[in-house]
Amino acid sequence: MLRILAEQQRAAADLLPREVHDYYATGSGDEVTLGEATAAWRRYRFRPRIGRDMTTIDTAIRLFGDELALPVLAAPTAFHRLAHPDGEVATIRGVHRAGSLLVLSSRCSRRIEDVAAAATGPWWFQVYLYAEASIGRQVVRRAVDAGAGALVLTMDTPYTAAKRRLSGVPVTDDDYLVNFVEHLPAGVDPFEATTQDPACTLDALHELTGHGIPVLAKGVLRGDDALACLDAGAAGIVVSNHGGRQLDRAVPTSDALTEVVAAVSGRVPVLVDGGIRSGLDVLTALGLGADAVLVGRPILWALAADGAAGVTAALDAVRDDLAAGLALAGATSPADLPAGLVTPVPR
Ligand SMILES: Cc1cc2nc3c(=O)[nH]c(=O)nc-3n(C[C@H](O)[C@H](O)[C@H](O)COP(=O)(O)O)c2cc1C
Ligand SMILES: CCCCCCC(=O)C(=O)O
Repeated sequence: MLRILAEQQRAAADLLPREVHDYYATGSGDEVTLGEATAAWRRYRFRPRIGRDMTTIDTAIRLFGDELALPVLAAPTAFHRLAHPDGEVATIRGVHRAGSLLVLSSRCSRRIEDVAAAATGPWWFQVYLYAEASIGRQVVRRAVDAGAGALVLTMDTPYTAAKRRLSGVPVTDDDYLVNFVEHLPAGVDPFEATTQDPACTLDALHELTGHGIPVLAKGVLRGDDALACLDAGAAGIVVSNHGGRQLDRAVPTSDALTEVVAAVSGRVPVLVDGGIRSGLDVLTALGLGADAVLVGRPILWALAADGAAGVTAALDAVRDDLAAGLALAGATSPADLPAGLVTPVPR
């Protein structure tokens, strides 16, 4: 793990109330998948290329028409006001100062319009479906109207998995309901109405494509599912096991990435998250065929440790580490990676 990320994680552990720290840190079940996440990226080695001029390295990429300073996005994570009083408004400022992109969670703790007003770059909106479907539809409409550049439907969470370290999510009712309250039909229980809808189907994915912006499917761990999502209209795939917070013993995302990249065969961008903690982890993911990666918990720790400035510092450090890795691997940019850069360590 990069030193600054480890320092921010330690600082956050000191600053945050125990139950908030545990909500962010926990995985599901026995935390087998969580425990493997970072180590899985280290099961690969590089075959660097030599003999090229590495004077100038450019980590920038283009994704759905937007230029990002690095192929690293901030993953959708819930309730940033648990980490910082400004919540997602601080996060988006920090992310955009680093030239990155925030995927704003459906479970964000600031009004979507307030986060959008603080944006100085592109952002996407992550979608959950709720027991009361009309609420989700209205929230998505607001996100699109506020300027979301893409929708990311999270498909691995028909239910939120039990987490041993957690007795409940330590969020206030106001922060939990901030984007829902105006859409609650009369007489419904707000918390029941906004629990997960377990029927997050390919039809639901297809329905989202009607907004006229790209729709990505998040939580894909199989090649056949990736192809089914493309058939339903997905414009991108996010390989993810939800940071080890849904099905415990799900495969590491580095393993799934190889299968999904082969199945998708360049038709749409493939992104990946889970346990990515350094520029070399990013380089490994790119070498395995990802177009970009997302980081989850490091953004939360950075936000807790130092607000927007902490988020920028974390992403800048990953960008610098990636630039150094690219140069030593013999690539001037993510688009210039040599074929066969990454090879599994023989077991
Ligand atoms: C505290 C927390 C909250 C999360 N909330 C969401 C969410 O609201 N929507 C979603 O699609 N994924 C959510 N995720 C999963 C992340 O988007 C991402 O898949 C995962 O954190 C990546 O792993 P990493 O934390 O090891 O980088 C959450 C993860 C954490 C740790
Ligand atoms: C009832 C609150 C559920 C929040 C779900 C957010 C999430 O995806 C997570 O992993 O946490």
